Amino acid sequence: MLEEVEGWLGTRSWHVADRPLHQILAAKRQSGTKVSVVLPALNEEATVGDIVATIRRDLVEQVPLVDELVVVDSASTDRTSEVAAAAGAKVVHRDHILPRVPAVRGKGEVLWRSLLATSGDIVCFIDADLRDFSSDFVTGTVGPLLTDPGISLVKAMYDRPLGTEAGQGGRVTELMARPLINLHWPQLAGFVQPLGGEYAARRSLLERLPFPVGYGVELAMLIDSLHTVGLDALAQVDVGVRKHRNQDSQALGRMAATIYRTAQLRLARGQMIRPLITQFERTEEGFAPRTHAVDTLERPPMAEILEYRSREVA
Ligand SMILES: O=c1ccn([C@@H]2O[C@H](COP(=O)(O)OP(=O)(O)O[C@H]3O[C@H](CO)[C@@H](O)[C@H](O)[C@H]3O)[C@@H](O)[C@H]2O)c(=O)[nH]1
Ligand SMILES: O=C(O)[C@H](O)COP(=O)(O)O
Repeated sequence: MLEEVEGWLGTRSWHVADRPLHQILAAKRQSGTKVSVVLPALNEEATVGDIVATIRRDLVEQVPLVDELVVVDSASTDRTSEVAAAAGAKVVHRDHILPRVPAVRGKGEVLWRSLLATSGDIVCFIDADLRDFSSDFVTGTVGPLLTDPGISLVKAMYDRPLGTEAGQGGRVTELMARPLINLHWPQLAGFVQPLGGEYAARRSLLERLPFPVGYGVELAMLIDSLHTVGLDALAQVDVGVRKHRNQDSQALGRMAATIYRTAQLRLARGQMIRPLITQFERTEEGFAPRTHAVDTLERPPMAEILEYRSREVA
């Protein structure tokens, strides 16, 4: 482990109990910060209702921590929307957010769109397939953002059982994400649950990041946040145990491929989201830096362009 990571674990890795609710509520009152909670949901009628009801009861009705509770429906074919609305969430269908840009399949797509459907200064994402949900997932991740102005992104960490086996969950995390992170982004090696779907961030950071449309979104967010705000602005909080609906190994293989591809793109691209070149010009005051964007846009092969193909047919 890098020395920097050892230091980070000592100063940026907390437990939900480290910030009592009254302390984070006082910080929220003082700063006037607004908090949005977003649940991305694709066919989650079995679990979304309990999660929404728990957050509503604990953090909207009992105390004023959450200002906006939104379920973004990722084109579900079950009763996800009805169940979420009945439990007290505002429900928005992904196709109704930014209709000018047709939506594609994937979790990252709905997280990206959710930024347009919410207005909080802090946005907290919570998966909609969690079982035995506790509102500690929200208070734990939102707390440091309210109390510590230097923090920009907070991931939840937890034990992950697989069925009845303690500690065996998170198969893609252990077999794909953790090895990739340790080998290529060792500064991020202190994250216990880098792929976890429960985290909170400042809108001012989220709005500057690109979002892969699928399951690459969490790895991308960590890497791109590291290179945007630095390791010291990232943190993690222990919130206990997380149980969720486990996908089968073929589905996880597809998820792993997406995550690998997300890493590949970032390795090829280097650290900068938008690469820049700084050159120097001699002036009367000395060497003055001048920064320019580097061209990276690539047009797709012309054979993929509809107008070109129809011209060939004509
Ligand atoms: O097209 C999709 C796919 C998923 N989801 C929702 O996203 C959440 C997480 O999806 P899930 O299929 O349960 O992911 P996991 O198998 O649990 O994958 C883990 O690893 C992924 C990759 O980092 C993360 O995106 C997940 O949050 C994390 O729980 C759930 O609420 C889904 O309903 C969508 O909204 N749209
Ligand atoms: O985060 C992960 O690694 C995947 O969601 C798989 O988790 P599971 O092995 O607990 O189903």
